Amino acid sequence: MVKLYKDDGFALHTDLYQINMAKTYWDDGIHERKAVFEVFFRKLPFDNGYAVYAGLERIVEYLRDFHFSETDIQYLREELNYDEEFLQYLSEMRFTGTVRSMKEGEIVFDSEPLIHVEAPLAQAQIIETALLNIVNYQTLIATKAARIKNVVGDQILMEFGTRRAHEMDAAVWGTRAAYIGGFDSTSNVRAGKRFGIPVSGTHAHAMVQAYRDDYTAFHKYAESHRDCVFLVDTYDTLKSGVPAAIRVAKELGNKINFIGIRLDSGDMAFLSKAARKMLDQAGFPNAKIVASSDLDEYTILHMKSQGAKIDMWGVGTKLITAFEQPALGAVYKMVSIEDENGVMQDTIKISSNAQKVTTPGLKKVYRIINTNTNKSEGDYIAMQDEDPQSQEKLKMFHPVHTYISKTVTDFEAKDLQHDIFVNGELVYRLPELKEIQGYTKESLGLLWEEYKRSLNPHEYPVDLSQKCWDNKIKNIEDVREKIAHMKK
Ligand SMILES: Nc1ncnc2c1ncn2[C@@H]1O[C@H](COP(=O)(O)OP(=O)(O)OP(=O)(O)O)[C@@H](O)[C@H]1O
Ligand SMILES: O=P(O)(O)OC[C@H]1O[C@H](OP(=O)(O)OP(=O)(O)O)[C@H](O)[C@@H]1O
Ligand SMILES: O=C(O)c1cccnc1
Repeated sequence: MVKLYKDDGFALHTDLYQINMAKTYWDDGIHERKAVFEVFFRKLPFDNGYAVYAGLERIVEYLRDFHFSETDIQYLREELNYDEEFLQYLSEMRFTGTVRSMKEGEIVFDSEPLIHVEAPLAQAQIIETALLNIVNYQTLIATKAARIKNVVGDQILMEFGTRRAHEMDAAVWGTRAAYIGGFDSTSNVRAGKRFGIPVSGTHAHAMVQAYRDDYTAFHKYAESHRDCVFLVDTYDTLKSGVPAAIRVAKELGNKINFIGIRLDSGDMAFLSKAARKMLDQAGFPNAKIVASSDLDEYTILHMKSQGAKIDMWGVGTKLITAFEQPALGAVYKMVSIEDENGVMQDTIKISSNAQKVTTPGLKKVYRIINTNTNKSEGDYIAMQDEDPQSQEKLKMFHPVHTYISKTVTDFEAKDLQHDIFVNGELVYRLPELKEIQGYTKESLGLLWEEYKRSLNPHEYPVDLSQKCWDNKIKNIEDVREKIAHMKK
């Protein structure tokens, strides 16, 4: 029989192999050696030109509260047979490392470090799984949301995905990510309470079915609510739904705030145009038309191109499940490790695929903003001891196809990473969610339109400094040499 424990903490929200590696480090006495890992992804999701980074707030909560509970230790002892000394070490483990991260809502790109973790080796290893779990999902949803926002412009976007999300956590953290990406509200009341996201909603077909006809249902709803959006497609949108909505709006007059109607099926471009005419003719030119049902950036764009008269969009399934791309694919790679003499040594992971070779060493990421245009020239990854701002001319070149290069002169080098934890202490003020959403908008403003279009966007440059590139090549050569001299 499965034993039930009284609590369920997050320290065990890791892959077993992390704890097993920690055990090896502990037995060997190298568990406290300083290790540096970076979180990054190799390919932008949805073939988009950028991604929106989300997940930092949950990472902060996770690291701040990190500890193995009594029952976690009990489970590790009874079910996985770790020895008492190691368990004692785990039970005292708290996060004591240093974390730098991009701000939530930052516009980010492939192959650049989003998070930099510097921590005792065993700790840095155990936290990998949760960090990736959080960043991969939230960044994916924030990016999908930004793609949809890009298509709707200033129109209102409502998040409707909870019922189809991949379980409860995904619903609430997903809707938070959607808000960061540009959504205006959520239908999830818990997310409203938890994060302060504005909540909004209409009513379902069930209510119309319960009253058996549109008019009665809308009238009853209007008697008990001031703000009214009537769902008009339960039986027949143009013959029954819209006329019933108009009749109730006229009858109730100022007693209600007739916001408008919602369409949820059929040819919504056609229906919205017809409904618009009916509402205008009835004296409700300000009534809004909401659309929902399997929407995403493609259907919305298509409907707009047909001249659909839709003012507000309710988007669920395809947003919250990141419909056409199930995962972001962010990874956590070691870039440096302390040796037996206390000296940091760069490490590299080699691959036959040039894009998959990691970039070793302690690095920083800068956004190179042209001060004449106030647009970004690209991102620039430099070694920690470099200061690109001090250079008069900055040479930027493609990290794989190095012949593609440019020289930038009037620029601001904006350091994209911020101190979050320093030696285990939280030093970062978590911004309000609204502020994060605003930051996304502001960061998008730095990008030329060419990088923002949803279809075939231009590739944004993410370049390495010369020093960073030389260091990478040296590390590759060192590994090759070591292998060449290996004993057979
Ligand atoms: N004018 C339009 N142009 C492009 N796509 C549209 C248009 N109108 C509706 N759609 C989309 O087409 C799909 C239609 O879905 P589907 O045929 O499954 O049924 P439905 O009309 O929603 O009806 P029901 O919900 O009753 O099954 C939805 O994804 C919807 O967003
Ligand atoms: O299609 P999505 O983008 O996920 O948007 C949410 C959908 O959820 C509701 O339908 P559902 O069939 O669950 O219930 P309802 O029609 O009874 O409201 C709503 O009417 C939308 O169609
Ligand atoms: O409020 C709505 O209209 C709504 C909420 C969740 C899912 N579908 C629609």
